Amino acid sequence: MRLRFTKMHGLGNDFVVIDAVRQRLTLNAEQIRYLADRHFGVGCDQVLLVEAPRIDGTDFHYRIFNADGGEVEQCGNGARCFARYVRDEGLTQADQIRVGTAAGAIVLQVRADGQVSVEMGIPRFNPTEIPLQVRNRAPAYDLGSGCEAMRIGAVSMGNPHAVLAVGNVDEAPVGELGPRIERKSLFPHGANVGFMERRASDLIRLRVWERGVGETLACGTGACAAAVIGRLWGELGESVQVQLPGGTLLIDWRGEGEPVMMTGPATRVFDGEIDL
Ligand SMILES: N[C@H](CCC[C@H](N)C(=O)O)C(=O)O
Repeated sequence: MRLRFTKMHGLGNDFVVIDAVRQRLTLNAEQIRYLADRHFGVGCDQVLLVEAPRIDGTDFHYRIFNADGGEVEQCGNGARCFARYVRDEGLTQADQIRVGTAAGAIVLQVRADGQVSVEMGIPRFNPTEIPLQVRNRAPAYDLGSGCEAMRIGAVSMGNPHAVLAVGNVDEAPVGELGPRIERKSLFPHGANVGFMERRASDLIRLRVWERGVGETLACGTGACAAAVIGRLWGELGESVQVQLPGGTLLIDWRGEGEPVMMTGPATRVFDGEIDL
């Protein structure tokens, strides 16, 4: 099968985006892993499918696959690229685009300045997605040696996130603790693991070990999760600049029961074709 794709990124979190509206296709886990492979395939953190709507009141359906081939519920940086893609491809002319995902509907707003704002939904704390034992607790829930002093919080943005407070993200044990927590039985479906350094009530630095990928240059849902946990710890305000290795996202959250708003760029790199 000859497959057309577009390479995009949100602050260096990179994607292979595929129009599954005008080219009918399904992809299995092996094909996803091939597309994501940085040596033998195209290379990306996630593969994103643009599909016809499945939920009433939405314009499109949005499916997300990690580089390991697993399908997941949500991807924030990918949502901004989704909006850029469907506009560039003429699949819509709207500025506001309602998109269905496995985690429910989200609203994408294409801004005059070229950035995209996404209403990412209401943060969730239910035990089927995250372990209540680590809900916004301090001191740390026992994650084993090396992190006794760390505080940990957990929240779902449709996908599960652990957030650890660190003094300096540059020295955070991302590669060592990230995979341990990602796969810890504590999280029923695995977890993305954020390492957050608070600089001010409106500024954090963040690195994220992503479930199914590893450390990425940016993580949109991770930025939302860190801002929510920091706010629940009483350390962050309503509007937070989240500095990630790939760049900065703006996260706004009015508080519990309210949706999280994420604003940032979406970049198209090149179009390509590949035989699957
Ligand atoms: N690795 C994540 C999915 C991608 C999230 C990230 N790329 C974002 O921008 O939110 C997970 O397994 O839940």
